[in-house]
Amino acid sequence: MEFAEFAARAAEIESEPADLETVDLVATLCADAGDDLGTVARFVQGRVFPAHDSTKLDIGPSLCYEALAKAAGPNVDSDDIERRLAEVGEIGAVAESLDLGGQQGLAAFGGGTDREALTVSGVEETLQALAAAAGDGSTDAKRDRLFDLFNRAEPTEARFLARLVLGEMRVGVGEGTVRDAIAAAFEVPEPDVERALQVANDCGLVAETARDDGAAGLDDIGLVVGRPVKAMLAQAGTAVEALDEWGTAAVETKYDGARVQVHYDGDSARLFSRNLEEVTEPLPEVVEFVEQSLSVPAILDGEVVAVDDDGTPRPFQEILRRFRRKHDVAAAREDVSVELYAFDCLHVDGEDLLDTPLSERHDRLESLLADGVSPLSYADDADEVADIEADALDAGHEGIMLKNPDSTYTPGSRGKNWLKRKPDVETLDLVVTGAEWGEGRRANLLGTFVVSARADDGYEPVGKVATGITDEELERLHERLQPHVRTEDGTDVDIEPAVVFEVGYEEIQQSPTYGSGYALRFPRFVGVREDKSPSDADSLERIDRLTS
Ligand SMILES: Nc1ncnc2c1ncn2[C@@H]1O[C@H](COP(=O)(O)OP(=O)(O)OP(=O)(O)O)[C@@H](O)[C@H]1O
Repeated sequence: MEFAEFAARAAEIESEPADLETVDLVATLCADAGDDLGTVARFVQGRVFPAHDSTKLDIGPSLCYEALAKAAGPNVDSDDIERRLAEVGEIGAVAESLDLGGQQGLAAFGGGTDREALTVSGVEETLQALAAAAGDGSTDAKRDRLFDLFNRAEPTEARFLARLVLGEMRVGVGEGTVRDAIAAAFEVPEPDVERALQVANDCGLVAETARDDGAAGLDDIGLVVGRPVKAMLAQAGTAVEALDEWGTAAVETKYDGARVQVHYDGDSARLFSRNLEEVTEPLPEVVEFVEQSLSVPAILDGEVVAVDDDGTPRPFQEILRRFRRKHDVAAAREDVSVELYAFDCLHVDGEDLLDTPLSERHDRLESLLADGVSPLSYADDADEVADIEADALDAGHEGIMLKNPDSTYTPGSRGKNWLKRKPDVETLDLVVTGAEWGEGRRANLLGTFVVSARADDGYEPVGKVATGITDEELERLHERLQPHVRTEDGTDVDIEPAVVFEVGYEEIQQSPTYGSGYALRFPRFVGVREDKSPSDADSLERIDRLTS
């Protein structure tokens, strides 16, 4: 498929306000995509890589602006792009408005004056090559490749190319739309598509399988060791709710660490974070433990916790520091020890266990691992639950998890089968979408951070965080956020959604000031949730629930 065709369809999808019609348009796009079906199913959601693949393009806004400016000719520079962005508010519209291709004769592709049309597969190949560029000179190589693409792009193509590379597709197509569209386009049942998406974690593969092999093919899609799935998540809940609903609750310690999915292929282990990023290298002791303990291929789910020499849990931020550590891992390992508490088992030696009840999955886990399994107790009255909770808190853990013993493992869903009970005051995980420059001795650093909740289409601010941050932390935050700065206007800075803060607060108030309708009272910085991406941040819906 030519990229121009994809862009025209994307424009049509974007301008369609009704959900059902959007599904129809995406279904038709899938049906017409031919050999490019997998790529198109990802691109229309703004994905270049499958969801299980954490490869990043690593193109920040400024690199994209530079490439655009270069393709727009000598009279345009990055500052012009930023200025236009401040005016129109969206990079796609800016790219579309530029007169690109002015340096056609200098382009690496074609070389002549005829414009060589972009294709979906060509764009994908270029973006893959761009993501693979590493080491010295890789920034220049990325800029050049991006310039080549923009230089060959017609206005509508440029609009969606810019959005795609910056991860801001925003045509109103989420995972649910793609699921429904695949089902409609290839006449397969929606639940089968849904299950296949959970297991494969790649809408491109699922779309191709639905088209080529129908529902039977979808059912054959299984877990693959080395291909992470999304983590099953929990809702806040109480013992009474759990017991009323299930009669007996499986009760487990809630560890204050970071989620990790263990993939062991029978020889070596790989570890993935909750964001599905590979964290094998930063956690060698977990890898060693798994490789020594397991004897058959398996996929396990668990929490990695930082501990003292006597096994007492250490603060959550310490485990995140280990997750981020790329260099001197051995030194970091000396400073902070980590331990794995495995609590679930998704696959053992060729057998998928997603549809097996939790109680059986836990038995399988215990038969696989002699140590390192999180103990699971069964309780049928609230006093028993309270005793288990008191023990967990005494041991320095965060609280307890209540799980439905009969429940299946549903990747990526935050259902009612896992309830978390934490006695502490709730915090919110919010996305940084803006900042203000500091004052006085902090004048060279970003000082106040605008934090936003996830909304249906984008992010809505709920407050500004300036307290709870030490000087040292502020410097780190500045460095962390600087590459994501989109535009500046006086002291106000617009930041692309990339970093998630955990934010404490005293109260949530109704607010006419913010588009979200809410404002946090006395918001305070608790930490950066390096293990979360913006799509995992708390939603406005959650805030609605907290305030109702
Ligand atoms: N025994 C356990 N079983 C399942 N999850 C556990 C357990 N102990 C700790 N956890 C952690 O608790 C998280 C479940 O809470 P939730 O799904 O709401 O994630 P969260 O938003 O990170 O919550 P929180 O910020 O409260 O940790 C899991 O993602 C996991 O990392």
